Amino acid sequence: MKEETRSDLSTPSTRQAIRRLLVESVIPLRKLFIGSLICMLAVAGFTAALAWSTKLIVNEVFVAANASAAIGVALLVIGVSLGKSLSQYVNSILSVQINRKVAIRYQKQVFRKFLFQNVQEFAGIAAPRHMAKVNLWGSACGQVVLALTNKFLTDILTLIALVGVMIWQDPVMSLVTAVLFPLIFFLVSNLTRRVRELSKAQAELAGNISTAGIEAISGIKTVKSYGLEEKSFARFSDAVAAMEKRLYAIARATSATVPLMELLGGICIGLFVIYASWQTLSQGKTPGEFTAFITAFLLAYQPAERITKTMVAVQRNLVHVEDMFAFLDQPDPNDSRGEGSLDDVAPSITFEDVSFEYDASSPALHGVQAAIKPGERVAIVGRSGAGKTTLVDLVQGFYPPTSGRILIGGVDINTIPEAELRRHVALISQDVFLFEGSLRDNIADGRADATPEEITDAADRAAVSGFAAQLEKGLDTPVGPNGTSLSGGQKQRVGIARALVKQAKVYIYDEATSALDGENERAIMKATLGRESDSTILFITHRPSTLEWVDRIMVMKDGKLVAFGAHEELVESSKAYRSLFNLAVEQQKKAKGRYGRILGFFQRNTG
Ligand SMILES: Nc1ncnc2c1ncn2[C@@H]1O[C@H](COP(=O)(O)OP(=O)(O)OP(=O)(O)O)[C@@H](O)[C@H]1O
Repeated sequence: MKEETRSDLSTPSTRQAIRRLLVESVIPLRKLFIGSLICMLAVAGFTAALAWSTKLIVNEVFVAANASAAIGVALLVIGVSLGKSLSQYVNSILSVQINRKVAIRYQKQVFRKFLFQNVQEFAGIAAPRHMAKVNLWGSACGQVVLALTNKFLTDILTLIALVGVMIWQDPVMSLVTAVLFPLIFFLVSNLTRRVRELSKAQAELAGNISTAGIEAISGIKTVKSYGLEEKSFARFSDAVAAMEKRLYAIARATSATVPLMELLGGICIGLFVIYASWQTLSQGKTPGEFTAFITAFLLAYQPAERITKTMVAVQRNLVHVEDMFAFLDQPDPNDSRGEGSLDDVAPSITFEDVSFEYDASSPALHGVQAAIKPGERVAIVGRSGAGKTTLVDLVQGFYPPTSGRILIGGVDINTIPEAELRRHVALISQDVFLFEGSLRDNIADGRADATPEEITDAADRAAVSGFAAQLEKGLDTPVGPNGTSLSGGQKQRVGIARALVKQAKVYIYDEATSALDGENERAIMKATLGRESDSTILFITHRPSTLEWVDRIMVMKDGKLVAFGAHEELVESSKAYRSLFNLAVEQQKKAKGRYGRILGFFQRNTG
């Protein structure tokens, strides 16, 4: 439905999209386009020459009964065919290049634009959906440019050349053709449209069959417990029967196309024969002229048919091209931010009445008011869904607050460019994402100009060097896609080293040590916190053990900051904190207890 209403070539927006696409693609690739235009002209010329050469075959060889002329004519035909084949070959190589270069150019543009979108744009959308757009939009651009500048043009030029041959041979028959040809064309294209519609519906019916089947099988327990076997089977049978009916309809329509074309073509040729025999017998025309005309007529059918097909494909792809341009033209989120800098400020963090909602139905933070001093270590605690992650996401500028302001060193973070903010704020998350490459490469991602010494130092402090030493290539060991060759704890350590290299003003540890055992956590905390004395550090944590490293604790509940103070103070004054702390200690004890029992079991059984 969407396609039909939006792919009309006559709408101004579509024409504008075509113009823009052609201008953006043709100018940078002009050499390829000129080469391909030369090939297209050659293909058209050689095809017309081939049609025309049949006149020589009939008149010079057969009518004149001149065997020696046959060699010359044969060489001419071979030469023309060779020229046509060569031009087609070169043109099709150039087409692949044009198609790919245009597609890649736009795939890169779309991917880049995605990367610079707000994090909000990605919320709730699976990554494959974005990648599907990158591929689909890019290849649609390649197809449209190729269709309009190559396929379409080749066929138009060939058609013009063949019509030229027809008019040259017999203007009257050409006039008759001018009437008959569109008629044949209309009938056949009607049939093909029907086949297309039927095929579209076929895809939907195939979907119905799978849905009926998948639903029944994946919900087999429900099917059985409610005795729905027969009902499920009936749904499946109906879907299969509808599909069968549609397949027969497609077969009828498809099978009719070729015979219909042949019948109509036959009628035309029959009419030409009568006319031509009268012309040759009484008007002095040669049989060669008649043959050249018929050959040009027959050769013209294919390019004419391809032109309609090309136009259908162009219309289908233009929908995607328009969507893509609309996306690319969206203002860059960074454009609206100011030019401020955090270079010369101390890393205090101030939350001024900060509220945030993901959408109207899901408010996540309400009026958070807090002032964190430069160099302070602050834990953010609260039950699941309390708003901890949202709060630190706002500090990183992933989302702007719905109301209120966040200031770092007195500068509203909304007034500084995203890149500037990210340069000064480092996140170490629970799910560390590593890129394919070595341990060293991943640590170096922290800061582009980090020296080898700084990388080694960060690796030492985050306890990466310890396990790297056991590996054959040390820090140069590849980590595999997303660090698959490392354990969860090792990945976290690499994540911490990467963040340390960054030398940020604000560090955010989002459950960053959750996969580490107590001993490793303690070692890393000691090493990292010792040196980053100037940095302000926020810890989101559920672990009571982390609390010993912090100065103050923010207690979040239902999106509100309900208490903020040192541990001893909060134990006294905050019920919410006491209950959270006691729960966390209980959980840790239980985990230790379980671990202790298992350890005891092994010790008893292994002696
Ligand atoms: N992308 C999102 N879209 C809509 N609502 C969201 C989104 N992310 C979080 N929320 C909602 O915002 C509220 C706060 O979530 P948040 O992730 O900040 O909590 P949290 O304290 O970090 O929880 P946890 O400890 O489980 O990670 C929750 O009600 C959550 O459902």
